[in-house]
Amino acid sequence: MTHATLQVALDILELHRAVRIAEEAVAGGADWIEVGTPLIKSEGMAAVRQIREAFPGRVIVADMKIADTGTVEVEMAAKAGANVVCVLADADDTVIAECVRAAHLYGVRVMADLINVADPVARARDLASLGVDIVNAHVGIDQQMIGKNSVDLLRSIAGEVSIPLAVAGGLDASTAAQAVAAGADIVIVGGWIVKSGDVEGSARRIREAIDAPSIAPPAKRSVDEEIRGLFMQVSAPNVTDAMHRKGAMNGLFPLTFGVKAVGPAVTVQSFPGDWAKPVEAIDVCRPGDVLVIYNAAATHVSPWGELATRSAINRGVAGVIIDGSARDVDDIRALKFPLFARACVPNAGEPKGFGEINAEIPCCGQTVRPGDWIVADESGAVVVPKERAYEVARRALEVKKNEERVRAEIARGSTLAEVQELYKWEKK
Ligand SMILES: O=C(CO)[C@H](O)[C@H](O)COP(=O)(O)O
Repeated sequence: MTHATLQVALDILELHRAVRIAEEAVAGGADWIEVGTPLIKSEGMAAVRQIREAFPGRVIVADMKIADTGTVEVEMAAKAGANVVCVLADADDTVIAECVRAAHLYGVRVMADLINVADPVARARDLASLGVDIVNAHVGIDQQMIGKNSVDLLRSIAGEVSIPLAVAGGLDASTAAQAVAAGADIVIVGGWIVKSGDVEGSARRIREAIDAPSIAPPAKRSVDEEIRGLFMQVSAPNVTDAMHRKGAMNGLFPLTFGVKAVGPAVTVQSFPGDWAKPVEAIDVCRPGDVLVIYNAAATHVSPWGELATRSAINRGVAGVIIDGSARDVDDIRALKFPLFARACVPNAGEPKGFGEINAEIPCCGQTVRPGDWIVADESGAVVVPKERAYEVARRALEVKKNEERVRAEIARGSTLAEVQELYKWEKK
C-alpha cells in the first residue's frame, strides 16, 4: 500500500485560527503541517514558533518562498522550529546553495518550489545536484485560476530526479490520488482542507484517497461546460466578490424566485414599446443562453410577457434580463422561469421591428457584449467579460470555499469581526 505524506498548508492570515485548523487537519490524518506563506507574512516567525509549540512531535514546514538571503531566512525558520524550509526554485543558484549550507548547519531540509519555472525538468535536476532535499511541483493559486494543473507539472518531472517529489496546487481528493499514482511522495493540500466547513472530514477524505488511490479518468468537458458547471455552484455575490466588487447590474430585481440564470448573453437593443427584437432574439438563442434586453430602462411599457416566456422555455433559454419592464409576472412565476427586470407593468407595446440583436448594449449600468457570461440569482445579476469567464468562475468558487470555514466558525459562536480580526486589518 502506498503511504504518501499528507502536508496541510495553513494558508490563512489569523494565527489563532491556524492552530485550531491544524488540530482538526491532524485529527483527519495530515502528517506534516505547513505554515503557509500568507500566515508567515501576516504573523512572521511567531507563527512557526506557535505551531511548533502546539505540535511538538510533527514535521513543520515553513513556506518562506525564499528569493534571496538564503542563510538568514533558513536560519530564522529553523530557529523558530521548522524542519523543512521552502525556497523558490527560480532563485539564483547562489541563493539555493546558501539555503542548503544553512539547512545542513541547523539540521533541517530544503524544499524547492517550482512555481513559474520555465524548464521544470532541467531546473529539478539542477536543484538535486545543488543538494536540495525535496522538489515541489507547485502551481500557484493565481495560476490555477487560469487552468494550470499541478498534476501535469508533477508528471513532467516524475522519474527525472531521485530526490523526493512533492506536489501542490489546487489538489482535492481526486487529484491528490492522481498525484500519488503519478509518483508524489508528499501531497500538499491547502484550500481544500483549510477553507472547508469540515476540516477534519476533508483531511480524512484526502488521507483515504492518497492511501488507496482509485483513479477515475476525469470526464471530458468543453470549456463552456466547465464554466457553466462552476458558475452553477456559486452565487452572484460570490462572482462580484471574485471580480473585486465589479460587474453587478444596478436597479434590477428578480421577478421570479428560487431560480437562477447562468449562461452566455444574447443581447438585444430595443426601444420602449417595440417588442419585435426581444421576441425575435429568442430564435437566435442556443439552449443555455441568457437573453439580455436593453429597453431604455422604461417602466411604462413591457417588451416581455408570458407568451415570450413560453417560447424561451421551448428554446432552452436559461433566463431573461431586461433593462426595462415585464408583465404577466404571475404566469411567469408559475413557469419558474428566471426573469429579472427593473419593474413590472401590464402595458405591452407594438412589434415595430427597430433595434438590433447581438450588438454591444448598456444594461443596468454595465456594458454587455454577446457571449459575456451572466450569473443572476435573488441577489441580482452580474456580467462577466467572456475573456475572463473561466478565471472568474474559478475565483468565485474560491470565494465560496473561503466562506465555508468562516461560516462554520460563526456557527460555533464566533462573530465575523472576531474570525476575520477586522480591527487588525483596518487600513491605517
Ligand atoms: O503555496 C501555496 C500558494 O502559493 C499553497 O500553499 C499551495 O498552493 C497549496 O494550497 P492550495 O491547495 O490551496 O493550492
